[in-house]
Amino acid sequence: MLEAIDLKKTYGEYQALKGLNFKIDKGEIFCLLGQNGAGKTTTINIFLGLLKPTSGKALINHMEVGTQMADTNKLIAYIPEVVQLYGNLSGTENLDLFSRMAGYRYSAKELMNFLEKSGLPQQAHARPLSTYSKGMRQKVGIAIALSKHAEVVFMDEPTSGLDPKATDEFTLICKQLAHAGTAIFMATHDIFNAVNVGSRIGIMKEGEMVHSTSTTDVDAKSLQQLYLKTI
Ligand SMILES: Nc1ncnc2c1ncn2[C@@H]1O[C@H](COP(=O)(O)OP(=O)(O)OP(=O)(O)O)[C@@H](O)[C@H]1O
Repeated sequence: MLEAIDLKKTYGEYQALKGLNFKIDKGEIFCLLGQNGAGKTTTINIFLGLLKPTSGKALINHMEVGTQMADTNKLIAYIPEVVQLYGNLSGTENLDLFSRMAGYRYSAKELMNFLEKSGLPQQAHARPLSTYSKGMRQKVGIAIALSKHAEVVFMDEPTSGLDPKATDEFTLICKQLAHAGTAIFMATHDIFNAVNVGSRIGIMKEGEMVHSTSTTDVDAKSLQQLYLKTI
């Protein structure tokens, strides 16, 4: 579904990615840990087609990002740390706009269903996005991913700043998405949540994947120890 093959990225003299290799299957939630500057966002930006790798390949469904971007972009959705949509438009209007941009046209009832599935309270659907909390914005991001039928969802620190209840709700939605077959790539600093939500954990250091483990083989305390020893 998602594959990095010897991915390298250099910014000027600085080598941010030094030959990254990983594979993420359908239905997996891969949580990527790593210090500030390890190269997590660079990796995501390459898969989103926002950055060109210096060498190597980023593949989505065996298609190379960059050369087949029109096709790969149809398969992906992105949820950043703060979902930035149109503040003057409501949740429903944002969802309508972004799903149309992805080539879908939905009825008001269908839009409402996506927002409900994402867990956004119904009384918020018609309110301007500028009045939404961070957790509510994340839910609109999820609704957009659902409406696009995204097969891969990239998330960059999606739970940072969310309260425990909102984190829990977000985790549940991620698990539901994965259960339906979506592959999730989540860059995070939250070791506890990574173990809770992830099916696999990667630890990145200075542009390389130095550990990859299944969450069935590790608990939060031992992952924290491994992380601190690694970085
Ligand atoms: N446009 C750029 N020009 C030069 N260096 C850059 C650029 N973008 C990123 N870098 C450098 O590349 C390295 C990797 O950055 P990246 O943002 O991918 O790290 P990260 O793991 O996402 O960090 P964080 O956890 O802080 O978000 C860092 O040293 C960063 O300073």
